Amino acid sequence: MDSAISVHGLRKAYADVTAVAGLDLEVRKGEVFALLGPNGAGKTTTVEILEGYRRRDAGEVRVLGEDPGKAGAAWRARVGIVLQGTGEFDELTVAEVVRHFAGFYPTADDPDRVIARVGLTEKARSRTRTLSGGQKRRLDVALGIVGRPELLFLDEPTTGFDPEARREFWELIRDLASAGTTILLTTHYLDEAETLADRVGVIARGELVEVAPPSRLGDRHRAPATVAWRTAEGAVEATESETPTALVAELAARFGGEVPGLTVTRPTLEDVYLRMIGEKA
Ligand SMILES: Nc1ncnc2c1ncn2[C@@H]1O[C@H](COP(=O)(O)OP(=O)(O)OP(=O)(O)O)[C@@H](O)[C@H]1O
Repeated sequence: MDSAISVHGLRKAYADVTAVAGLDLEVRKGEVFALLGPNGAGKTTTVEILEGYRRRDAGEVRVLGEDPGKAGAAWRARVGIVLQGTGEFDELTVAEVVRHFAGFYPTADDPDRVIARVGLTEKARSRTRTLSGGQKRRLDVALGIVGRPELLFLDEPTTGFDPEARREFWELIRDLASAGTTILLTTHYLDEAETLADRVGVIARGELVEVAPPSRLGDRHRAPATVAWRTAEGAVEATESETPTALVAELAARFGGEVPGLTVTRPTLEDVYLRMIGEKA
């Protein structure tokens, strides 16, 4: 079995709000999969059903071969979840909280090693209530990985991180992925999805609209390029081209060398994503 997660026809409604409307999803073992979608699209509901925290109304769900609605402690030990905030441990130190969580798992990682991996060694002896927002988030990540999970769920993991902390976090995710951990993350940061994910899935109105590697979403790789340059009068001229290399060669000949202000761009992940969710709105 090569799927870590397999979902068919998933449905969930809250009173008269349909949060998930017949969603199909396959996440392969060992891949990093990013779920993208606007606020209220149904990402958290889907992820929480996969984690076994919410009941579904209908659909087939298998996570590491089991139904998360029924799976027991042995399954739970194989799954890592990064929760948003562990406020009840305010008076404990970072090291105490990580050690406490390590005690829940049969084959937990060494707490000091985990603290170092998330960059909190200097704060190991600090009470968690004294941590900054980004440091608290790192602690959340430490608690998600201390059990050495086969599958890790990350719901908006880098919200509130400064740019350096995000880069460090991305390194950590790459390390975990290269050690074989399957990762399902939700994010609103398209650069994060682009840099981390093998595949992205776009959710809009409770349905999966498209699944593709970030470089191919919305047929991005086939989209025409926009070539822009500055004319002799200083105005910017731009044109779409299926053959940008030929156009640049022609421009170079026309200008007799350097083309002033030359840029060649293709639609970004954000461009295709916004178009995709706009079409669904
Ligand atoms: N416990 C709940 N009770 C009632 N409605 C809910 C509940 N949880 C979510 N919803 C509704 O279900 C829909 C999907 O919400 P969900 O949290 O899954 O979206 P999301 O994609 O994770 O959004 P965000 O990006 O804002 O986190 C929304 O319309 C939301 O208001």
